Parts: sequence; structure tokens; C-alpha cells
Amino acid sequence: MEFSSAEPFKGEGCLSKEKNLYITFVLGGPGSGKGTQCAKIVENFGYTHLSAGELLRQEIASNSEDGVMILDMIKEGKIVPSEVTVKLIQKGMESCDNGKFLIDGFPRNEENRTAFEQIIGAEPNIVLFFDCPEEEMIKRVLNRNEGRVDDNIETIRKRLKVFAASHYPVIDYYSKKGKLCKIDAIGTEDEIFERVRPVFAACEGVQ
Ligand SMILES: Nc1ncnc2c1ncn2[C@@H]1O[C@H](COP(=O)(O)OP(=O)(O)O)[C@@H](O)[C@H]1O
Ligand SMILES: O=c1ccn([C@@H]2O[C@H](COP(=O)(O)OP(=O)(O)O)[C@@H](O)[C@H]2O)c(=O)[nH]1
Ligand SMILES: [Mg+2]
Repeated sequence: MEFSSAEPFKGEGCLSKEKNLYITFVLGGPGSGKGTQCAKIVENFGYTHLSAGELLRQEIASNSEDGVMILDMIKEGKIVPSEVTVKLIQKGMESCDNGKFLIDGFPRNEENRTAFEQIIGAEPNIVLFFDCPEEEMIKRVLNRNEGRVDDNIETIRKRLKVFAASHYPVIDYYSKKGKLCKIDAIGTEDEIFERVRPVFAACEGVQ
């Protein structure tokens, strides 16, 4: 496990002036189990879960100005412009008293990462990366059954290509900063959570 950063981040952004932020980015390909494990982390460690994909889907459902553009991007498996996503994450963070956030499915590329740092003025304390083979991710997404427009084999192939082309620099950046915690995402949900638990248990004492 290559992770060391247990201190809450006190940065210059408007959010971080108001409260101690403790931010975890939760990364991994489509179907790697990010959302499933986030639910368990929330249950056990009291974080606020902000799924970037869910925030974007809510924006589509609310018929907002950007909704049509977001839907087109999601159908194609493309990454929505950073400013749109970061603004939604910012709104989610500001509407919450709790400063402990799980940001799920973001940043998906380097541009996402730098936009978050610029707009929010903070960086994550920990980055979880769920490492899962492609064939397993495909199987899980095709069985997900949540009625999502992007859970079909054609879009999954596109999402996997986008993931392969864009995630590595982000992972590498945080690995070099000693913030990356890579989790083997093969196993039952409970087995995987037992790999996740020590990461958060180690931080309990310093929050
Ligand atoms: N360890 C696991 N083994 C088998 N299926 C899983 C596991 N974890 C999650 N799933 C299932 O796989 C699908 C994708 O999981 P999800 O948490 O939505 O992944 P992600 O948010 O990374 O796309 C869901 O239907 C979920 O119930
Ligand atoms: O920061 C983000 C998060 C999601 N998405 C879009 O939303 C889709 C679904 O993302 P989500 O994280 O919900 O999918 P998951 O990886 O959980 O299957 C992605 O394929 C992208 O098109 C995006 O553009 N930026
Ligand atoms: Mg998800």
C-alpha cells in the first residue's frame, strides 16, 4: 500500500476556509466497484459520497441547460468538460456540513484533476484505485441492470478505451505524491471492503 497522507488538507479555496476537508478520490474503470465500495465506506466511516457520474445524471434529469450535451457525452462514453463536472462537485461539497468527502469516478483525466485543484483549491488526501481486469468490468456492467443509457456493450467498449487512454497519468501523479492506494478489485464485495477498511481505519485517529 503506497499511502501516507493522513493530515486533513487546509487549502486556500473558499470551501477549505470554512472547514477542514478530508477528500478521497475513488478511481477505477467502469464496473470496477467504485459505487459499491463507496456505499460501504459511508456506512462504516461516515463520509459524504459524491459520485460525479450521478451528479451528471441528475443534471440531465433536471433538464438543465447542459443536460443535452451531458447526455450526448455519456452515451458516447466521453468525458464531460471539466468545468461542468467540477461545478457540480463544488455545489455538492458546499451543501454539506461534513468535510469528509468520497469523490467517486473523478478525476478521469489530467484536465479534470487540474480543474478540481484550481476551482476547489484543494487536493485529495487519499486516492483509492480499484484495479480490475477488463473482462470482469464488462461482465459487471452488463449485469448492472440500473437502466443506464451507457450500460451496453457498444458504449462500454468506448468507455474502456477512454479509461485506458486517460486514467494512467492521474494515477501516476498521485502515486508519485504517495497518495495512491491500489486495491485488487477481484473478489466478493465484502472481501474487497476488507482491503479498503484499513485505509480508512488508519485515518480515523487524525480526523
Ligand atoms: N466484487 C464484486 N463482485 C461482483 N459484482 C460486483 C462487485 N462489486 C460490485 N459489483 C456489481 O458490479 C456492478 C458495477 O459495480 P459499481 O459499484 O456500480 O461499479 P462502478 O461504480 O465502478 O462502475 C454492480 O451491479 C455491482 O452490484
Ligand atoms: O467525472 C466524470 C464522471 C463521469 N463522467 C461521465 O459519466 C459516465 C458515467 O460515469 P460513472 O462514474 O457514473 O460510471 P461508472 O464508472 O461508475 O460505471 C462516464 O462514462 C462519463 O461519460 C464524466 O464525464 N466525468
Ligand atoms: Mg459508479
